[in-house]
Amino acid sequence: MKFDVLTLFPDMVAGPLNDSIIGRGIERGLIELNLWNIRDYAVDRHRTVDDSPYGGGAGMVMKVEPLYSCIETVKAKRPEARVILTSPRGVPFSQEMAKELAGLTELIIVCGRYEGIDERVTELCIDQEVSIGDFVLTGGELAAMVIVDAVGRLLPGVLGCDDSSVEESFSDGLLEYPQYTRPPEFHGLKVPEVLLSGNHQEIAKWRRQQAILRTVAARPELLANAQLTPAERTLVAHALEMRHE
Ligand SMILES: Nc1nonc1C(=O)NCC1CCCCC1
Repeated sequence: MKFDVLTLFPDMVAGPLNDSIIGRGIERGLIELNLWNIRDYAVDRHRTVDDSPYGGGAGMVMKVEPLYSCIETVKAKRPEARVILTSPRGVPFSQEMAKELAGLTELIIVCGRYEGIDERVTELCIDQEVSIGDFVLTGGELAAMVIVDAVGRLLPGVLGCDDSSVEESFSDGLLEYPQYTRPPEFHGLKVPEVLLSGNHQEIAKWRRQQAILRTVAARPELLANAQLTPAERTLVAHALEMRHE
């Protein structure tokens, strides 16, 4: 899968994405990451990429021409690509969206700065605005990196043992169960006996119950879409009662 990230700060993006799991995916040719500096498409002597907003107001707006020229240059090389703008106004990013994006062959991510980009670029070039959360960052780069990481790790072969991307938070509509490793006791806290039992059926049952209880405690709204057995729904009802006591 080809990721193209268009940004005023390519060095900000390069470091983390070329490290660790995503970096290994790039080395192994499973991921292709190209960074484009929007400022390289500013035509004036001062390489200006921002200007004052029409109508007044604080801050600056990203100019149309450099951004449009940069996006169209990349789109010409990526005819299959979906073009995403990271923005607080966007559709909420989720594991479900990550899975959908992982099915693409090419993804272009545009990173806004200042107070945002000229709306005409959005109208002419952007397929989808995507938000990683209801907060405002200094720019779209961190959101772009989150998307590349969450999508890249789902690509076949990137995670090493592919199954570890299957059983995790949100994959079955629930949050992930607690994890433990050696030592069996630490600061007086013991690993739950069932995990040392070798009884895989009991371990799976315990993990499922823990995932449900974790979800009740932190994200009860996710339960509406979870596939629960009648017994699990009873567990949820009791846990919700406890939560409200
Ligand atoms: N939240 C977010 N989700 O995706 N991006 C986000 C963001 O906060 N981006 C920074 C803003 C800053 C002003 C210009 C446009 C981008």
